[in-house]
Order: sequence, then C-alpha cells, then structure tokens
Amino acid sequence: MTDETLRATYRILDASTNRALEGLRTMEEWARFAIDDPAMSSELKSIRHLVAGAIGRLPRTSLLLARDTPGDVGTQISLPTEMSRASVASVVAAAAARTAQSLRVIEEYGKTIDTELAAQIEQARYRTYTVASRLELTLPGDDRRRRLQDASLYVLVDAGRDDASFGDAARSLYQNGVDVLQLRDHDADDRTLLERARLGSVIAGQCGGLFIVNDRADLAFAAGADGVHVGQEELPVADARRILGPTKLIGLSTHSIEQARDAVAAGADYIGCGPVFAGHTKSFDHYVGPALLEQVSAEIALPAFAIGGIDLTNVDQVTSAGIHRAAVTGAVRDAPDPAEAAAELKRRLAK
Ligand SMILES: Cc1ncc(COP(=O)(O)OP(=O)(O)O)c(N)n1
Ligand SMILES: Cc1nc(C(=O)O)sc1CCOP(=O)(O)O
Ligand SMILES: [Mg+2]
Repeated sequence: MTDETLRATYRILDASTNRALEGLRTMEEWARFAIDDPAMSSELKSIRHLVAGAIGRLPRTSLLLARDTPGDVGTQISLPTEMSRASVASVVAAAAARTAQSLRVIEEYGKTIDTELAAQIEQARYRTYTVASRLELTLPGDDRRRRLQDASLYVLVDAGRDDASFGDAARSLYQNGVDVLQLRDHDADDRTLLERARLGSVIAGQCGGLFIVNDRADLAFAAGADGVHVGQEELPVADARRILGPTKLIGLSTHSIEQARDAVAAGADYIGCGPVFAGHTKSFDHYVGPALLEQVSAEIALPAFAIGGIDLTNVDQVTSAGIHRAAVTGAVRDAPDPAEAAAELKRRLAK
C-alpha cells in the first residue's frame, strides 16, 4: 500500500470511528435517560469500549495525522432529511443505522491493515444489531401509527437487480412523496428478501418513511422493518402480532366491507382495499370498484389504502369516493419517470 493510500485508509477509519461512537452514544442516552434500562445502557457502553479498544490497536498518531476536518468535502453535503428529525424514534433509528454503517466501513477498510481489528468490529456490529432492535421496541410505537395516519401514497416494489439499484429507487421514491414502501416479490429467495428488507428499513429510517414487508412477518422482524402486510389466506393478524410485538404495523388485505370490519376487530393497523380496477400486476375475477371505497370511507376508522389498477387516469375516482390513500405498483413501476409519477399521484391524492 502506498503512503497516500495508507493515510486515506486511516482517515476513513478515524472518521467512521467517530461516527460509530457518536451513534452508540446517542442510543445509549435513550436507554439511560429515557427508559432507564441498565442492561441496554451497559451493553451500548460496552460496545463503545469494544470499538474504542479495537481502534486503539492502531497507532493513534497515524489516525490523528490523517484527520482533516476542514478539508473534508463531505462536511458541506447534508441532505434535508439529516437536518430535521420527525421524532425521537427517528433520532434513535438514524443513530442505529449510522452506527451499523460506520462499523461496516471500519470492518472493511480495517481488514487491509489489521484482521484482528476487523474481527472485533464485526462482533461490535452484530451486537449493535441486536441491541438496536431491542431498543427500537421501546420507542414510542404511536410514532409509526401517527406517520401511517399521515400517509397517503403507498408503493409496492420488487427486490430489484441488486442492493444498489433497490436502494437508489427506494430513496428516490421516499424523496418524491412516497410515505410507505412495501417489499413484495414472490420470486426472490429469502436471503435476497432479507437483505433488501434490511436496506429498505435503514433508508426508510433516514428518509422518515415507513417500510413494510409483504407476507413475511419473520423477515419483517429480522430486518427491523416497520411491519408486515398479510392477505386473507395468510398469517392471521394475531399471529403476526405475536411475532412483531405491539409497536409494529400490520396491514391486512380486504375485498369486502365484511372483511374490512373483521380487520378492525382483528387489530390490524391499516387495510388494503381492492382490487378497485384491473391493473397489470395481478389479475382477479372480480373488481370492487369505487363502491366499496365509499362504504369503507363512511364506516371504517382504520387507514384504508385503495389498491388495484390505480394510476393517474383513475385516482380522482378514488378521492371522489372519499379515500385519500392509495397503494400502487404499476403506476409507478411502469412510468417513464417513476419519481415524477409518484410525486403527481401524491398531489392528486391530496385533492
Ligand atoms: C397494501 C396492500 N394491499 C393489498 C395487498 C395484497 O395482499 P395479498 O392479498 O396477500 O396478495 P399478495 O400481495 O401477497 O400477492 C398488498 N400486498 N398490499
Ligand atoms: C398486489 C395487489 N393486491 C391487490 C388487492 O386488491 O388485494 S391489487 C394488487 C396489485 C397492485 O398493483 P397495481 O397497482 O399494479 O394494480
Ligand atoms: Mg399476501
């Protein structure tokens, strides 16, 4: 390795260590001062010490000499989502995401200098995943329900080609008004679904959006997603709740007013209501049309997302029926410019 590359590597390790320690400290403050949890505070403190000890294997002068904060081009770049946080829950979620990402960076670059350092950081990363998901369960659950209440545009996406294209698409959709993303891909294997669900959950936390996994409460739990969406023939709401706990969201598909009433009784957090129109994603024998939306709007208090063939040509029929929430696939996926289609759908749902 050239001296220049080595210096750059130390600079990355130094910056990522600072980010990881700040993230751990932010989580620790919640555990210590908000929920008075000695076990989680001490685990977070112990992970901090593990990270500091691992990085202490490197010569401190090399790290300090590589530090160049005034010359860091990244200090000028901050996304609007970084400058505001919707809630305390998103502060803690962002800290957890930042910590995990920084530890991964240290692990990867650290391998080029000291494999023992990388191994210790890997342990810290796994321990962070565990404590962060436990900590998340203590965050005010109403925050998710409040955000769901404010949500109008829900988009179903497949797993995409790879993490990078999935991540870019997810970020762009959230930035263009999508409130909820659902990972729905009947062809992807479990490992791919889990990987994308983890990534989607992190991005949702950064963007202030919600991330739901279709059908699979187990994957939703493992990935730290905001919840699961289940169908009439799938895992019952009560069993999904047993897996996901009280604060996560559970959505249920409904195709009649009776099913919508049952969804309320079953403890669903929201319903999908359709299929309203024929679409290109899934075919049905029967379409409920705007008539069911009118009934649901008049009678059902849960957030209800109209679904099935909804696009810019017919979304006004949805809002005219009194429903200002829609879940779509094709209208965004097949649009020449998915981000623009999402932004326009969002505007039309508000009317
Ligand atoms: C928001 C939303 N509504 C309905 C569905 C459909 O769920 P389901 O009937 O279980 O069918 P599959 O999506 O599993 O094929 C949904 N996924 N999301
Ligand atoms: C997955 C799904 N469920 C539906 C239901 O009515 O339960 S309609 C539907 C397809 C949604 O995709 P598009 O917006 O392309 O029609
Ligand atoms: Mg399903």
